[in-house]
Amino acid sequence: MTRVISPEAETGESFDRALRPQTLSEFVGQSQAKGNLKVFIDAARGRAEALDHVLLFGPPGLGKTTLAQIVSRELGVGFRATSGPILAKAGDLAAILTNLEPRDVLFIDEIHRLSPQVEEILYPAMEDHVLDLIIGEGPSARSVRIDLAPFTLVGATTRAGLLATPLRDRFGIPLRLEFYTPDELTAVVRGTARKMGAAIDEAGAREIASRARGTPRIAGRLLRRVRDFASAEGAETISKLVAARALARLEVDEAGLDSLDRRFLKALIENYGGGPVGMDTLAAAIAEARDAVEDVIEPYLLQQGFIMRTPRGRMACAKAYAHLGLSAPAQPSAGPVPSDLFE
Ligand SMILES: Nc1ncnc2c1ncn2[C@@H]1O[C@H](COP(=O)(O)OP(=O)(O)OP(=O)(O)O)[C@@H](O)[C@H]1O
Ligand SMILES: [Mg+2]
Repeated sequence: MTRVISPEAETGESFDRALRPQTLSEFVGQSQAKGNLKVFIDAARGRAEALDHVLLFGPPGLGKTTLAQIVSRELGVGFRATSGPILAKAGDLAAILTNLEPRDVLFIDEIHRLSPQVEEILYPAMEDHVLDLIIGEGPSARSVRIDLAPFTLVGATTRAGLLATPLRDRFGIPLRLEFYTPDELTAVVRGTARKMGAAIDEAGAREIASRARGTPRIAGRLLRRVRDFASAEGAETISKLVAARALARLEVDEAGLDSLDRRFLKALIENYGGGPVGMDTLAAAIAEARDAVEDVIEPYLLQQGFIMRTPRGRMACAKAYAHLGLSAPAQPSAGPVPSDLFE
């Protein structure tokens, strides 16, 4: 899926490393997660102990990787990063663990994609700071136990639900990241523009923020594209008008939805009478992978009340009909169901 408003990272976005917030106080929003982290970081630093293991979960592009780096910086310790799919064998993780300095942060992205063999050696490492390895094969095989430096595992996942319970239980500090409010995203846009050296006024920043699906990564990406349009136009400052014009050309509408979101809603309403319909069916209807739809398209549409989940599948809400300029059926075919049934 290549979309301007895809919350997933694109290759070539590495230059934005310099734009990432470096400290907790520079990190906009997520006040609950940030507040808790600050308390635990201060306490760990005060006792010169490793911070308890942290699990960051939430939709892509909300700042999980950024926060993980900030944690190590605030603790004043080293940072090692890897990811679930990269760690194929137990030995891959063992090599990383044995090289950690005391109190280092080990960041494992996409931690829901660890192989069972790797998970198995991770448990004692997290709990008791030891590594249980089998050396050799057959009758001569023996197990050795290696002591590790105390370390902090920071795991990140878009799908906390896919984490094995024993793994999830070993994180003392689970933190859920939420979509950002328009005010918070406006601050993100202004901060990023300042670092990029792009001139933007408050209304221009707000225009971009309001269409960025509550996601800083999308806000940053929209800002870069809008800035290109602005310089092509010869505009010195990104104003509301300049931003709105550029965003229209990028096919991002006022709600921050792009053509893929609209295709999803249209399929739901026009092909399936507004639902309820299963996610597999819907994903197939728009020719996208179910995982991608669940990770990238659905969370924001749910959060904004365009769609809802019911035991029998996804349903379109009145807001979706209104957004597409369609009239909603008088009688919905199933009532809403409290969302906590699905947590
Ligand atoms: N609170 C914030 N303030 C300013 N910029 C932010 C904030 N959170 C994230 N960003 C920016 O948004 C981009 C995406 O952040 P990040 O890579 O940390 O997201 P992520 O949650 O790890 O995404 P993924 O699930 O795809 O790995 C980065 O460029 C980062 O600089
Ligand atoms: Mg990340």
